[in-house]
Amino acid sequence: MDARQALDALLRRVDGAMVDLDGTLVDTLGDFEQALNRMLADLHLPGIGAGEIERMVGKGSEHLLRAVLGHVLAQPGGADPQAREAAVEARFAPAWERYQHHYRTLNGQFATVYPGALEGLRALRGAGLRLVCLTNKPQAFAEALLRAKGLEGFFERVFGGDAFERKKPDPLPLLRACEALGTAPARTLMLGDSSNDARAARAAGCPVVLVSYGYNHGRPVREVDADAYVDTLAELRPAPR
Ligand SMILES: O=C(O)COP(=O)(O)O
Ligand SMILES: [Mg+2]
Repeated sequence: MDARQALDALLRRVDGAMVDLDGTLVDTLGDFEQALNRMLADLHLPGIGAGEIERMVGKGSEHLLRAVLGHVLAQPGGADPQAREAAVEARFAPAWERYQHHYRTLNGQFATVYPGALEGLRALRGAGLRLVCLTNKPQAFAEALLRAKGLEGFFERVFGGDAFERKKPDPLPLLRACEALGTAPARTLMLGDSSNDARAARAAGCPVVLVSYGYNHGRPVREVDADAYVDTLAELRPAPR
C-alpha cells in the first residue's frame, strides 16, 4: 500500500475529525509577532523575531509568553536559570494583560488561511465527517479568528486551550471532543501540525495526520510519530460515508 492508499484507507475508518487551528488551518505567525512585539515595547523590553516565535508556538498563550519573556530577558553569557525564572514571573502579569489587549485588537489581521485548507475542510464536510476545531489557542481568540477567516461554519464546536483543565499534548481535550461529537476516539481523526497534536492523539487512541508546513517547535514534522503526513489539506479526499 502506498502513502496515498494508506491515507484513503485511514479516512474510510473515521467518522469525524478534530482540526487544530494555528499552523494547520491558519498561518498566525504574523499575529503572534505583532501582538508579542507590541507587548514587549509596552514593557520596554527588546523585540523578538518571527523565527524565534515559531519555535515557541503550540502549547498555549501562557507557555508562549513565558518562553518569549525568558528569551528576551536572557543575559548574554547566560544568567542563572532561577534568577531568569523569577524575572519572567515578575513580568508575567503585565505582559499577559498587554498581550491579550494587543492580540484581541489585531486577531486575524496578520494571519492567512493556508492554501488547500478550505478545500480540505469542504471535502471532509462534503463526505459527511463530523468536525470540531480543537486548539490550544484561547477559546475567545480561536472563535474570533475562525469568524474573521470565514471558517466557523465548518465546525460543530470549537474547543480552545482554556476549554478543559488540561491542554494538548494531554489527551483530555481530544477525549472530551470525541464525547461531544459522540464518536469513538479510534474513529476520530486528529489533524494537526505538531508533536503536541500527535502525542495527544496517540495517548487518546485517535488516528493522527500531520501537515508538513506548520509549527513543530523547530523540528521537522516527519520526525513525529503519526499515521500520515500531508503537504496541504487538499490532499484529504475522503469517500462519502
Ligand atoms: O496557541 C497555541 O499555542 C497554538 O494553538 P494550536 O493548538 O491551534 O496549534
Ligand atoms: Mg498547531
